[in-house]
Amino acid sequence: MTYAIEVNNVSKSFNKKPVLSNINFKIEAGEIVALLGKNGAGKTTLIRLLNDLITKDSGTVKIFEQVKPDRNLIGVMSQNSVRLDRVKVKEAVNLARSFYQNPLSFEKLVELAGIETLLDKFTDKLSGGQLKRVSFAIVMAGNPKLVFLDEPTAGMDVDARNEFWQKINGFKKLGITFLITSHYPEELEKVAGRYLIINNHRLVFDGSLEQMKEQNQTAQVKFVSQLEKESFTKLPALAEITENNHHYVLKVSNLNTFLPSFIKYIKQVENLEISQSNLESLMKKWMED
Ligand SMILES: Nc1ncnc2c1ncn2[C@@H]1O[C@H](COP(=O)(O)OP(=O)(O)OP(=O)(O)O)[C@@H](O)[C@H]1O
Repeated sequence: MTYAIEVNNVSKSFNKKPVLSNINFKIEAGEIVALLGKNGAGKTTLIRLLNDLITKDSGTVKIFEQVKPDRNLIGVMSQNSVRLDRVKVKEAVNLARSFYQNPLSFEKLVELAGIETLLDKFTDKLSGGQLKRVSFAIVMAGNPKLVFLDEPTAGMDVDARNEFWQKINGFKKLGITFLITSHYPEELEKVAGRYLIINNHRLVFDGSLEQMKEQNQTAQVKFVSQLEKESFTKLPALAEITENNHHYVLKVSNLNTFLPSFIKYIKQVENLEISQSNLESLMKKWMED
């Protein structure tokens, strides 16, 4: 098994305030992993630690089995994209390629990042979303095997974001490993096979979306019934019940536990609607204080 990233008991504090405490995880080569947490949770700090850009207080990190990461294997797209004065996009991309022995071809990078129409623009004249796409081309220039994307779609409009995630999906078959942070968890569903969530300086979740749902099966059950409210209040896994003129809304903490007991009322229930929590609301639960 080749691991792109191995993190063992890593901790980091700033001014005696813990930002990351005893973080442990391994990411296999080729995985696309989402790193989530609210503002200030420590996502960027973790990415900087993994890139050896800041020192950790304790623990060990290995990137492709090396304690000192080989920069040729890594691409990093940070939150702050750099604008170069009076440099055209095509020049910036070629400049980035010139740093590497085996860069991706210019044409491939242009296609990957979707920057065909931007090549003759000056980088200091690009919009925020356009600059993100150019930054992506620059990050991929050296044909990296491990790519860190810190909020890559910030500033992009909806179409550009969708297109961007489609492109990332295209990398799955190339075996490139991605660790991606984003404040749009519903978009990450399209690409990420695994989610890491940091909250209160700890890794509170590490698993797939299915596992997240299993551990956190919140759902809303709506229906109309002539039965009294008391018929439903003792149902297992019921978190909340509201009733208005026989219209019921039940919040349920675990649908698998709830349904077998609820089913006995099914003949006295009309207009039944069951909706499971979406990714965003599931995440919120993991990010509560
Ligand atoms: N160099 C530093 N010196 C002092 N404190 C720092 C430093 N870098 C980060 N911090 C603090 O560490 C915490 C985590 O910051 P970090 O940037 O890693 O969070 P984040 O999860 O990336 O947030 P966001 O989603 O807002 O980008 C914050 O409280 C931040 O103020």
